[in-house]
Amino acid sequence: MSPRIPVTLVTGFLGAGKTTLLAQILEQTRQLRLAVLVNEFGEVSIDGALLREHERGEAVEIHDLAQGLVAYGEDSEFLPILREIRARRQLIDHVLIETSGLALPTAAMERLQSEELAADFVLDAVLAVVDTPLLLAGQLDPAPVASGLDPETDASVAELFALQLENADIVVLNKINDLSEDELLAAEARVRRLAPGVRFIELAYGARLDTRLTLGLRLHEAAAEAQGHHYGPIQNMPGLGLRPLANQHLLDGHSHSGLGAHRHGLQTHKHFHEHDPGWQSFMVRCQTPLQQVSLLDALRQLARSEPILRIKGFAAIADADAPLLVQGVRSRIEAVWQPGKSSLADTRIVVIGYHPNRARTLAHLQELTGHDWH
Ligand SMILES: Nc1nc2c(ncn2[C@@H]2O[C@H](COP(=O)(O)OP(=O)(O)OP(=O)(O)O)[C@@H](O)[C@H]2O)c(=O)[nH]1
Repeated sequence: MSPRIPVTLVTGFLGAGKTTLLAQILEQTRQLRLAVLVNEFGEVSIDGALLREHERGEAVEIHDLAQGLVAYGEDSEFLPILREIRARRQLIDHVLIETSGLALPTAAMERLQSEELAADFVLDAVLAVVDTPLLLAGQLDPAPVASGLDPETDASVAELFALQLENADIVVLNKINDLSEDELLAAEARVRRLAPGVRFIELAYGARLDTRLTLGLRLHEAAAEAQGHHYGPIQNMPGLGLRPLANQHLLDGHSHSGLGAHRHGLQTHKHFHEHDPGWQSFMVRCQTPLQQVSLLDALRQLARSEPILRIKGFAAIADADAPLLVQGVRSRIEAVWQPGKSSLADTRIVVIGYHPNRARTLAHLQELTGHDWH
């Protein structure tokens, strides 16, 4: 019998850096043939388009799953894609699944353990990517510190964040380039407090992880096959010396347990945005070329005046010969040119928020950019 295909689930709140991390993994992991399933909340696939740039002949294939419902009841795409991968199992070494920022990994975990898939796929690890500066600012906490958002939004963010951490084997502290050692220690302590069951905490500078700490960990295989097995100390983890944790003492690999193998309480969750329908996304479009500065200013102001937590899309900028990728996490808006791609006829931006108001958003963009939006 062929060995089961390992599957890594990458979860994390909106904008934590999941796609960037996956893109780095695709660049670094030249020796493995990878299938990537990307799932995002919103009408247009931005993440899939970005990852597709890293497709490598037959070595990396990207599958877009629509509408943020990976492996949930309504998702009719997950099983067919995995069946198709199974049919080509000699050609694929590892599957990576990016869940939407509003999803929990539990539905995919459960499907992988179903009778239909368990003989061919094995969960390798569940990673939760964290926006560490936001964590340190207390804005992902159950009692958030002055986030500028309304308390209902903060509570929903905190609930989802806690559930994502709870289901993670590995928490990846991302966006840490500008953080001090003390801040990293504080972030680790905060994760430990919020999610004592997490097995490993890893540091990602600029969304880069040592792939030996990421892929092929077989954490769930061990759990399934060695009932009650105690995991070895973290010092046994491959390649650990290459990127030491800020405080290995705190994170000795089985400090979470004494409970033996870690087991997730698998159950079919409603998708989070159904459970909490306040989360909504819509697309806004503008058919005339825009000025970069006024667009970015307008988006920054928009993210301050509306309960919008994520903005992403491609903009058509006047006199530019390439599209501008626009990315916003809360009010931090960034833009990167996409050289090599043909310029666009229109601007399409996906907005995700907690009870965001479409009419107000359009009016705001219209007023600040001087162009019609619809
Ligand atoms: N400074 C900094 N920015 C980062 C880092 N990782 C990601 N980003 C930025 O954060 C923004 C969101 O990154 P994504 O990788 O799209 O985040 P995501 O988790 O896939 O987002 P969703 O799929 O919308 O939930 C982008 O503007 C990235 O460039 C990092 O390590 N440092």
